[in-house]
Amino acid sequence: MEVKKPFRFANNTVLSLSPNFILPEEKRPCLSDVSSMHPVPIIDLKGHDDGLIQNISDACQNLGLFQVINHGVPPDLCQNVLHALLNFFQLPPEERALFFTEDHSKPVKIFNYYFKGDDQKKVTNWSETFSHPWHPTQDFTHHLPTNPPQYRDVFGAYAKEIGTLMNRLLSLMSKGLGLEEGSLVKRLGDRPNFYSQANYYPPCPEPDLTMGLNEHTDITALTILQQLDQVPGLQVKCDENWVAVDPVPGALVIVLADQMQVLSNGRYKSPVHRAVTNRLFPRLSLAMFYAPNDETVIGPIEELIDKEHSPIYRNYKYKEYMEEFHRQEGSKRRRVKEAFKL
Ligand SMILES: O=C(O)CCC(=O)C(=O)O
Ligand SMILES: [Fe+2]
Repeated sequence: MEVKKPFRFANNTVLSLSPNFILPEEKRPCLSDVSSMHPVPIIDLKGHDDGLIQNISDACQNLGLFQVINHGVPPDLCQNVLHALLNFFQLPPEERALFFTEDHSKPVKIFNYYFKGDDQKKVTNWSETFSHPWHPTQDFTHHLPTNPPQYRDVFGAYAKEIGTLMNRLLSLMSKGLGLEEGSLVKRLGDRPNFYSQANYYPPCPEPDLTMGLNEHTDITALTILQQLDQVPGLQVKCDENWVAVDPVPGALVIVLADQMQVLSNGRYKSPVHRAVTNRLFPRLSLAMFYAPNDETVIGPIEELIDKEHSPIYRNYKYKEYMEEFHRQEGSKRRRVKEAFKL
């Protein structure tokens, strides 16, 4: 019988329940308190935009997170991209090590998220992350790994489809705010920064002591997330309670990110979410991010401001937002948006 070797990070550390991974008590996930009863909306994108606008706008205003079905991204492409990533994370650590870096300015990188407590000691998340650029219309695949051999083609095809879906969602979300359909794309600026983040969570012997991915809000504008069917792990905070966002076969998870909360002047929410581990199965998720470029000025959209709705955030360049994010990296509770509040 084949004995599976324990997972090794790309930086060659062995994944084990050493103090490096065990969270201080107050930061542990308390898995028995997580509810899976809360209905995270599942929105069917088939059909006319008119009925959809209300549903999407409600979901954006309430939770800021929902699942979509009949989204138009071919199911086999969704499967293939996850499969290519699983193969990538199963490459020998020496091969993945070529991508490992702690320099966050590198476009293509493997790294590990961590939590930093008051004593400044780092506790590493029980996951490895692989991030790189993508683009809906231009050829970007020369940046990508050549092993597994199908990676470039599959990712290129997936990126096109995700780009189309993002445009549709942004136009529905614009209309949901009472704006022209192109408003959000326009306000998010030229040459957006598209990048992806694949998170691989090996099984963990004590999921209650560790974290797959720290609680956070996405700092970009919009995220389309795919998770492996049948392996739960994603959770969203709703009225101070953690709620499981269990996989729905064939669905994609839409997460509103910080720039959308700011542009909509707080009407749309950028939810706090996290990923936890489980004892039995490796888990994989793939987040496709749409972010402004560094120079784009973000702030509440003028049409949404009036006597009753004064701006709650100041204008800033996205680069400033990123700098604030990196200042707070790993800290007990990231509050990047709050730093730009008026
Ligand atoms: O693994 C997950 O489901 C969450 C991933 C996530 O939140 C992210 O990559 O920003
Ligand atoms: Fe996220």
